[in-house]
Amino acid sequence: MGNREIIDWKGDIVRKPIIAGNWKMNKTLAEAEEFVQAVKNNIPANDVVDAVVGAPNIFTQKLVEWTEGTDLKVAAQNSYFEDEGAFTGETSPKALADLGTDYVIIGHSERRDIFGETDEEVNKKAHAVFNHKMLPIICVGESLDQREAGETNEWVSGQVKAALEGLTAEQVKELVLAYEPIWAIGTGKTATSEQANDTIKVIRETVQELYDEETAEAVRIQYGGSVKPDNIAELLDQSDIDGALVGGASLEADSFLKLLEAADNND
Ligand SMILES: O=C(CO)COP(=O)(O)O
Repeated sequence: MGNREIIDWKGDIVRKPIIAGNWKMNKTLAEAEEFVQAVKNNIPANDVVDAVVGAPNIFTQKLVEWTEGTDLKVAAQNSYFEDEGAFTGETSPKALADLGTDYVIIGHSERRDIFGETDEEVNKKAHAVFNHKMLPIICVGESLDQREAGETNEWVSGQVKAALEGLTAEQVKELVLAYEPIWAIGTGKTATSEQANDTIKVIRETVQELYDEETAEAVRIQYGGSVKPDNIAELLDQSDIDGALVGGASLEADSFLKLLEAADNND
């Protein structure tokens, strides 16, 4: 049994939930330290849930130091796809790996919309992250206009195909996909748990089409968009939702711990 699986109460092997905080561009170094000190010894063991904090990249080195020997994993919020060179202001995946970074969030809708990241770049970044033995958390999701026009499934499935291009089945089993409908991010509007689950099923079917059933059953797919301690349990109860990528509710230690607790209690 790999690191991404657990045995449930019925004795079946199931996907282990993964809860990742995405702090976005928030917190000072002192605030980041206060958070880590408050949570690092209070998180459930990583054989029941994977707990990840995605801090701004300037704090990554400190986060790795502070969390050493604990079950809290560290994610960067972005990486470039080249290892080094004349790319002013970018972050090297080689340097992130050297610091001890575990995961890299790739293709967040804010990166795509505000910074113009393309599907092709997201794919190159996914390869770069794997080349340095880290794991990507690859985000996909539709806008409100696309949802209302009935284009969600086709759009999200296209993003998944483009992001995974050239990755092996073994790599896809290890990475994490995050379905984040853009209209639910930071708006307080959560997709209903059924809506989220339906789109996540489409993502899983896309993985099956591209690879095989075993890969589709293994890959963990998170939901993101206004996840809070009071709605996470319902989301995690759904058949295909394997965790959450959380913005606002991951900023406070108490709230982050409640999200982990909900995942710990879910089976
Ligand atoms: O974008 C998100 C996580 O990556 C979701 O943000 P919120 O949880 O603040 O809606």
